[in-house]
Amino acid sequence: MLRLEDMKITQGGFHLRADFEVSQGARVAVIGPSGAGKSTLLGAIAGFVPHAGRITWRGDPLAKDPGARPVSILFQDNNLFPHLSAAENVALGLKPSLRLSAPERARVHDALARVGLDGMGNRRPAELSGGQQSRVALARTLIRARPLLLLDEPFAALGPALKAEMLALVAEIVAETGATLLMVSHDVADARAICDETSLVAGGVAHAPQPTGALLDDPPPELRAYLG
Ligand SMILES: Nc1ncnc2c1ncn2[C@@H]1O[C@H](COP(=O)(O)OP(=O)(O)OP(=O)(O)O)[C@@H](O)[C@H]1O
Repeated sequence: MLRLEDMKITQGGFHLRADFEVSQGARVAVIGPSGAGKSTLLGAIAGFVPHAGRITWRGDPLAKDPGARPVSILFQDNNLFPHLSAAENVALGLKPSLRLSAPERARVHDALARVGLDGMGNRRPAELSGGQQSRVALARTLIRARPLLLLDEPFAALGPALKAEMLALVAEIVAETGATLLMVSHDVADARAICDETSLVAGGVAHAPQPTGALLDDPPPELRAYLG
């Protein structure tokens, strides 16, 4: 279980509070107005954003070092390196030096195959479509095999069909690995598609996750205002 205990974040004049739990294996959408603090919340869990209070995973406080946290995070722009091949971009998730052993190379191969990019490991990002680039970035988070997967609007730039495909792939992968998912999205259809629970971030508070259907069918005033 992931617990945010009396967490408080201050960035200049911006404040965000959170005090809730996420069950292991849950799939939680994080929705709310622009600037409400969704990315900041994920950043705090990943270790990039300082905060007061505690974040624990399975009862233990998270390490200070982001790299030592049980977390993989994927952002919208994918952060692929243009001069590296798809396989090398994935390998960065394992070893920044890219000096891989044979078993590690096999893991890169498997991760690429898992996202449907078998045989494309030698291509550079510019030789891949937008959807394929998203798959490379997803493979890089997969290879880290961390139990908490944080996605920050990763597929926002994709067309509807490709996005649906990627969401389905994420749902399959978290089901296979048992990972706990927190996914920021501006599209509530994404929440309905793959997240059983949804956390609303608004008015300086990241609220405890609620069942997605019930929350979206009968939204509280802050969510109603956001949904328009
Ligand atoms: N380094 C920083 N210093 C000061 N304020 C910051 C910093 N980073 C972000 N902020 C502010 O923190 C608030 C939350 O930003 P955040 O990016 O988390 O919002 P968001 O809900 O993810 O927005 P969006 O949906 O537009 O991506 C914003 O008001 C932003 O201006």
